Amino acid sequence: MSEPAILVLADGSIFHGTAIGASGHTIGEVVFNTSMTGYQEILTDPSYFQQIVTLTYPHIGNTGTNDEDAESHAVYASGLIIRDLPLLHSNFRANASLSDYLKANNVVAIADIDTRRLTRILRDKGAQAGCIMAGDIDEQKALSLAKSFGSMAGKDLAQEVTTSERYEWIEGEWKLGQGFVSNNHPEFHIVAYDFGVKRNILRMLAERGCHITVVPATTPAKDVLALNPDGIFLSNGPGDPEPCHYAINAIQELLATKKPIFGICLGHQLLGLAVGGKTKKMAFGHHGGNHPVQDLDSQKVLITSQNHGFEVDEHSLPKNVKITHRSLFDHSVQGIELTDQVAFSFQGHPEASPGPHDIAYLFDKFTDEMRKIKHTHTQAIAY
Ligand SMILES: NC(=O)CC[C@H](N)C(=O)O
Repeated sequence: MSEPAILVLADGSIFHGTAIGASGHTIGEVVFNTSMTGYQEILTDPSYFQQIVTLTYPHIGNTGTNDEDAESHAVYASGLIIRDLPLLHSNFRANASLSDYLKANNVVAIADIDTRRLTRILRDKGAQAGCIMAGDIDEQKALSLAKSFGSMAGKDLAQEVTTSERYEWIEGEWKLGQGFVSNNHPEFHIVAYDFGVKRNILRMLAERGCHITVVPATTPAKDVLALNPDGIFLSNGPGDPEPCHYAINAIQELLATKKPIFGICLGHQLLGLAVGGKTKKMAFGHHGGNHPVQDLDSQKVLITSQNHGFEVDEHSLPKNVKITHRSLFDHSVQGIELTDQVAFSFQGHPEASPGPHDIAYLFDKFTDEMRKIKHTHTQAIAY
């Protein structure tokens, strides 16, 4: 017998449903994600730390869960809200049902919710805090817990999810029949700041010839430079970028060395702040796998994976920063590039996981730029 569960939003909205995960309660900022696939990648994306994810696609859990689709070593989302959990799951890689996976990872989750009504509330009023309570239900307690969460604005969460120790990464992308294939002959050495990095970012970099040293979020620039990398990567991550002064300062020092820099999502926002721009909280953000973004150089429209609640304020950017990509949903800034050195970033997720791969070419751009610089150096030494 399934336990009853409730979802209470900070505005007092109450939804009654069924518990499909651990008993107890959880709080966080409730956001909606429109991806049709990839619930396991979403749950394990560290950028969702302290957020409760509502999936708008109605059937979630059909393919179960497996050991290969995790984007980190743990479930980071604070909770999961879905419409319908199927009775059976089926997939050749599956080794557990979604419900068993949620229980094993101690995640409180709720099904049988009118996710359309919930999404409309979030879209009209903006993302807001909520509480899922499963098992012993107390609506008043759930409401006061929801209200106690406050806002995501001002929260530095990158420091909470980052690795405590530096580590090396060479594992490439997943291939049918082979699994994850390591790249044992890397062409570049890069340092990746881990603000909550997703594994597929590291894999796509490794696939393109990078040996990656992943470092904690608070690593000073001088320690990164001591490793003499060919390039620096700034990862995605949870929370508000503005309070991450340690990272903004380090990026400013790294920019001064003119080493190639590439940032994704939180890394993009931190690059924007490091060049003197500002970031701001969006109403309900972008979360999904169907977001059209235009590449302003080629004019091409790319369908992209997105997961962010903050954005770079374009009016705050200095003259040496060019806007390279824009969202076709709300025209917000999706990509920036410095005009006087190799430093660029993207607000969405070129690594997908889950989502379309239209914008994977940004990883090629990073390695192409590093290759050009390496060759110039080799030629200079030869002369
Ligand atoms: N995926 C991310 O890196 C998210 C960045 C930031 N936490 C935001 O919500 O905007």
